[in-house]
Amino acid sequence: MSYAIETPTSQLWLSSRRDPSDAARYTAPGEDRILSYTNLKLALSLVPLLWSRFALLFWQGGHRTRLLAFALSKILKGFLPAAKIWASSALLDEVQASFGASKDEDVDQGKIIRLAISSLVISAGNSILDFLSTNNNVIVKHHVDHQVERLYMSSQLSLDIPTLSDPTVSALIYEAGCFAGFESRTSRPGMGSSMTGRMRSRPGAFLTLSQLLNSVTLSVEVVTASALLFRTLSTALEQMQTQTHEKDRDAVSLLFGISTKSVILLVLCFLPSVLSLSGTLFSLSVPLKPKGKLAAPGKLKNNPGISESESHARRETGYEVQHMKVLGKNGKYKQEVVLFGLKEWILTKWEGLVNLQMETEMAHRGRLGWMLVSFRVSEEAVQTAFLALLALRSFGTSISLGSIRLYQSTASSLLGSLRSLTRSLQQSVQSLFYMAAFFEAIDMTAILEEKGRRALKVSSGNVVDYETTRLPGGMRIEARNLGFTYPGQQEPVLRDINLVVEPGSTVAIVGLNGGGKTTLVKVLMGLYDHTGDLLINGHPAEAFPSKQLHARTTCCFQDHGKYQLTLQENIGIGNVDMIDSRVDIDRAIVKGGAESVRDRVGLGGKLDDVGVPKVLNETVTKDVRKAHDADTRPSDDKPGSSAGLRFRGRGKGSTASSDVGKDTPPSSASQRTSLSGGQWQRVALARAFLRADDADLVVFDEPSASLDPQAEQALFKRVHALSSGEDGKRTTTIFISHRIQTVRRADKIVVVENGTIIESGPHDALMAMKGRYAEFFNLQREGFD
Ligand SMILES: Nc1ncnc2c1ncn2[C@@H]1O[C@H](COP(=O)(O)OP(=O)(O)OP(=O)(O)O)[C@@H](O)[C@H]1O
Repeated sequence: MSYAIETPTSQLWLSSRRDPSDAARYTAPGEDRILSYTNLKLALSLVPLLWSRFALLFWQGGHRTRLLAFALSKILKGFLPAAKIWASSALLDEVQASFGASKDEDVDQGKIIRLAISSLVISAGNSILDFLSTNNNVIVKHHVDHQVERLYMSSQLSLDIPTLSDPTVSALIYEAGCFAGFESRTSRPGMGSSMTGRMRSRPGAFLTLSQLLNSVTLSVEVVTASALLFRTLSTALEQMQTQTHEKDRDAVSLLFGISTKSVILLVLCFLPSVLSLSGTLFSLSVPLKPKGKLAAPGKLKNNPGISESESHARRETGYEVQHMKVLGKNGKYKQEVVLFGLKEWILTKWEGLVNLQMETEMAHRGRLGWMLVSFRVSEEAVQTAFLALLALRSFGTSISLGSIRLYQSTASSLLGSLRSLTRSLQQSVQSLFYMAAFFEAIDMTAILEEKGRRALKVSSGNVVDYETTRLPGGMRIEARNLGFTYPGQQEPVLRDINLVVEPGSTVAIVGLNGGGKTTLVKVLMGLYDHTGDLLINGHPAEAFPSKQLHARTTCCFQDHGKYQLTLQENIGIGNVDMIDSRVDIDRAIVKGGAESVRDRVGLGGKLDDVGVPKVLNETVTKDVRKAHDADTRPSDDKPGSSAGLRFRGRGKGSTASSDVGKDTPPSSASQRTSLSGGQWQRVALARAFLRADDADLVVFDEPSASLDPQAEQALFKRVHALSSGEDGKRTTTIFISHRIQTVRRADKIVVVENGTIIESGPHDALMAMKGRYAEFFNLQREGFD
């Protein structure tokens, strides 16, 4: 089941991602849309759907007076450029008039003072508005961004695995992240400071408001500059009409009242600004065209946009470059880098990838880059030619240089504002799409929850309260013709799964690598969507609120989390209600066999998942580093190092041996301790055991893969105790193991191969069948003989 794009907002958002040249394809998430008529229409359709929610977001963010001050200061700034030009030109006129005046009385002193005061007021107003805008910006930004980030994180945390695996949802979540400032958007060449390069930035909600306000400010600028231009042009025309000589009169002069040369002069004044605006419009409206060997053969002609797959390939290259850098600096890989002599290989591969990135970038600059350069060069050429022609007196006009300059700067101010407005509109349009993705993401219902609702609607049933169905021996699970396909994959990973797990029984799952064991247990735990039927205590799994099912399930995952938190937190997150209960955590530690880890690290000791000591505090002095190095002797050299710790930091108040058995962390807050694979596994087991008391289903995925034989034996004793009721309560237990010796005691052994169950039953029955299980068992036994 994939996520249904049903709401008008999500449909408009999806349409905006369509490739301009191939509607069946979508551009990569975070990639800027072009400024086209279609996209403008889509953005305008979004405005009535989003504006009230957007406004509410800021209104509820608090600091309303500051918000109003910020918005007003931005909008009022739109009036200033024209006002400035007007005041300075009027003052200039008075200066010119004063030069021509023969007597002091002819100079209008009052007007000059008024104009000078106006100029001053405008400048002061500009500074005050700047102050209001920057002063309020920080507080409003902090509150709004904080609120948006919280909403975004909360929506991500409440979505389930199938929802997040859906490609459309992941694109939506990515673009919602651009709005929330979590993800970066890729600007088109020609935007921002880089004329041809692609830029990445993290917009954030506040920036969206700024962009929208900028569009309003620039619109005000355009209107006021147009009015001023009209006034300046009328004055220039009047001057030219009176100055046109008889000999210059022609058809044009009959029409406009001025000579052809004067018209050319006016056009040339205007042309550089027009060229500059055209360059911007061109860069925003032309789809990027991949060139050269990076574009797929045969695709170039029909496919001018960047396809999702091309963007994906580019991102992949980016990840690989990053990974090569990590290989170079991360101690986790150091031993293999040293032992296998990977230095040259890493450097060569990194260089190759960086070159590929460069080639890709160059290919995408292509035609667009050259066109933008042509626009710039033409702009400069026209400007220079115009001045040269003026110097050569080619226009035969006696209009003053000041008037020409005034006309030119008004025209340039208008077109400059238009150019900025176009850019700002493009960014606002883009932000509207991100905003649509954001509001859609925070309204999203997880696929499994939605599926449950639909199932209940179809069967007219009610939600089943899991607590009312609880059985004394634990959870009963039944799968009927169960199937599962990973999102985006064609082939199912699980098919025709028929299985009954009785309450309080122990089921072991065995099989070859990649057979589907892990996927099967995750589906049985209700983490993935599936086809066929899954019954829990006799009711369809969808009928239960998934939170209730999860609350009665615990699992030690094969790819368990290694959280960069304290040991107590690493275990406590298994049941956050108990995170502060040392008694419960200590009990879980004993069950998970993690006593040695606690004794060495302390409950408050911070853990790290890298294999070498790491000092997080970058300001730490060299001496402190030396102290760490001295303390990083191989663990075997140290007394009582059976836990295999590779590093113990020496923190304030702790010595090499004094903290053994105590809760105090051995290191300061800036130091973390790395654990071995087996130690991490014990921590993960303790985490799973912490919620086992409340659980009706306990799942272990290869729980002893990193354990020594003693620990493995002790663990399986505890695993079987769960279903035998030795701890006073029986629990259904499912575990995956490759060690056949550990599964023979299970009530039922299930052999999974190629995504389906090929054999199932107790050990003796399977041995008697002489099938796959018997083959595994005999193979492993031979290994011991
Ligand atoms: N997130 C995923 N997306 C797509 N395919 C996946 C994903 N996870 C696993 N697979 C594929 O599903 C198949 C079954 O994987 P699974 O991890 O369930 O096998 P397994 O039997 O547990 O293997 P192992 O014994 O190695 O742990 C494999 O072919 C794997 O490539």
